[in-house]
Amino acid sequence: MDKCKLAVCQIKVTSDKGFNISHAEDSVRRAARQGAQVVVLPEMFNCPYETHLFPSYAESYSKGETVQMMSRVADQLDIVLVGGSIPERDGDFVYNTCFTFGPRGDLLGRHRKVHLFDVDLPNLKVQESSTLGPGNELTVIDAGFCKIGVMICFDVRFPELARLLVLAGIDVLVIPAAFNLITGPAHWDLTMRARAVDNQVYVAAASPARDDRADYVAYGHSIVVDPWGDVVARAGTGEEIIMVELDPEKIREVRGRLPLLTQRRTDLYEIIRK
Ligand SMILES: NC(=O)CC(=O)C(=O)O
Repeated sequence: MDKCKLAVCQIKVTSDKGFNISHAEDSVRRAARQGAQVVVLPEMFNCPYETHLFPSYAESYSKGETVQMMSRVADQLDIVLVGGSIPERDGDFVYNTCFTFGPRGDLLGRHRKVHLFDVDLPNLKVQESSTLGPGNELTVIDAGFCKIGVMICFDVRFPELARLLVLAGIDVLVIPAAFNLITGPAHWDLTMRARAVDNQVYVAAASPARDDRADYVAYGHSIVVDPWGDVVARAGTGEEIIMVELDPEKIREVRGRLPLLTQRRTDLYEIIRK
């Protein structure tokens, strides 16, 4: 990895898809003006996070207005745009998908959320599998100046997935996500820092801004954690762009002092990709 600037855009999401798309574009443009080379959007940034709405907001890769905006903007701004996630239609299925575009507007990668958020929490029951299908691929994006692993929200709770991405050589784990007011205070910082410390990589997680009137209230507090586990940037709950410089020397230093990856006992255990 070369040194590079990464921005996370914490933006509000409304029920107006057209507004959400142009609002996201404005935010990405602001981040690029501030010098970002990699810009990250939140989970479901063009659609309220309500499972029953996903099919009606969904778009296909070939015809989607959100997808077209992301490709055009990445090209015009000469950036890598990790496009949060959107409901993606493919045949009979809808997926929670992150499209990443490169500086020529080319598609660098597509991650479909692998672990669907099916949970029964106090006052919060979510069943993503009622309208979504699961992804079946690991996503590593080679952006030239850095290697990015993508996971979406609930995926972060499965450390095996992060470890496999790290073994594939990523420098930064990018996680569009929308924790809520129950799991956010309990687990947001903890899981993001844990994945960084376990794997000695940068972790950047992008949340929507909090909207207390929404059916599903996102936690906010988008965060970037360094390979030592220190929080190097953290948003509040409103709209905000946070920006950090990713430094390969920091990864080398932490791994040199605490060589966790080379001290694994692969004669005793192993995580394998099937
Ligand atoms: N929304 C999610 O996918 C996950 C989440 O909110 C959590 O893990 O907590």
